[in-house]
Amino acid sequence: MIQFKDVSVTYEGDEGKVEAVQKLSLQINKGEIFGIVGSSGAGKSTLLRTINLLERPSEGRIYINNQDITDLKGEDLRLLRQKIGMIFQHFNLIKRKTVFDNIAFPMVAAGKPREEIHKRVNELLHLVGLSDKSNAFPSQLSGGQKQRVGIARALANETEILLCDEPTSALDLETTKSILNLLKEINQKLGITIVIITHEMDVVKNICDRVAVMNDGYLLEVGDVYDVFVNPKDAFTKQLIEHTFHLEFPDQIFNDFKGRVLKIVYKGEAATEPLLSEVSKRYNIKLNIVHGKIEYIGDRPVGILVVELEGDEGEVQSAEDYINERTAFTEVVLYAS
Ligand SMILES: Nc1ncnc2c1ncn2[C@@H]1O[C@H](COP(=O)(O)OP(=O)(O)OP(=O)(O)O)[C@@H](O)[C@H]1O
Repeated sequence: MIQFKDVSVTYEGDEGKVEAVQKLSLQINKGEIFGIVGSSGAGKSTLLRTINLLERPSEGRIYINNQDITDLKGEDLRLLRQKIGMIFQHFNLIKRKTVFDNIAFPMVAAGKPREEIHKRVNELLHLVGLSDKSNAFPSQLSGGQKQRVGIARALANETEILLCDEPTSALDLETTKSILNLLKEINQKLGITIVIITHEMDVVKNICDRVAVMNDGYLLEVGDVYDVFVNPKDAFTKQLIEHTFHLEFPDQIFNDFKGRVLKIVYKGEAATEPLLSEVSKRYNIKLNIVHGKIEYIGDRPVGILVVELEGDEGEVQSAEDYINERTAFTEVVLYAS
């Protein structure tokens, strides 16, 4: 539905050219929640902003519903932008306008009749749970409420695509959860395609269907969130998701290990017990389970185990290979000397 074909975006900076996005090709499907992650300066915002042509590609083409939008101007561009809503980290509400007028703003700009605006704004206020705040001003709202107004405003016209630029980065954990739930509800109820850029992998884990990982303007990998989390292809991606599994141990603990410590990631709730007892039987090693838990990516479980293998080097290696072949992802965390 949104297709990038060899898209590059170059800025003329003070110190010469900045290649913010480089030869990037990617497809975002209709109706999905698509995440774009990467380090600071990776080009995420730039890429997002090409979808409504706030930035224009210096090379390549962008298609929406098979229509080449790359060179749209004037009235055609205005009509395209009507279908694409956007929300921001700092909400970008108009301070002097009430909640009602903030939400009505894009419809007024599009020249919609008064009654239609009235009806639609009230529907949207209901959708985002702010019917009682219609006459409030932004300064009277909490961060989460401001973002709800931002979302309602972004949906005011016949929005097909919602672009979200770090929508929860300025919010606390609880509020983040409620905004993510709202975005999910909007996606499911209204079938709106959502593209979300974030540096929070938890956001991706919670609501995205697919994710693209960017670094230095390049696309490193793209895939189903579950697959990317369970089996990241790129070292950079691996590093990004590592923290979200909250598996950091105090250094102290590593001093106590005598054997090789493995982190094992497996799909589903499938018990690894049979696998581990099989390993103990087959190989002459001592196997200690250090840590184990189940995490959820969307609503699909992924199991994570940390085990220590002690014994003869050859046996330990064979046991590791055996485990590796039968799990989604196995990594040596520590080779004790
Ligand atoms: N208007 C601009 N003029 C010059 N350089 C720019 C401009 N906008 C962005 N850049 C540069 O382009 C690169 C990509 O920036 P971009 O904001 O797209 O990255 P990002 O991944 O969204 O980063 P962050 O997470 O920090 O917002 C950076 O090196 C940035 O400094």
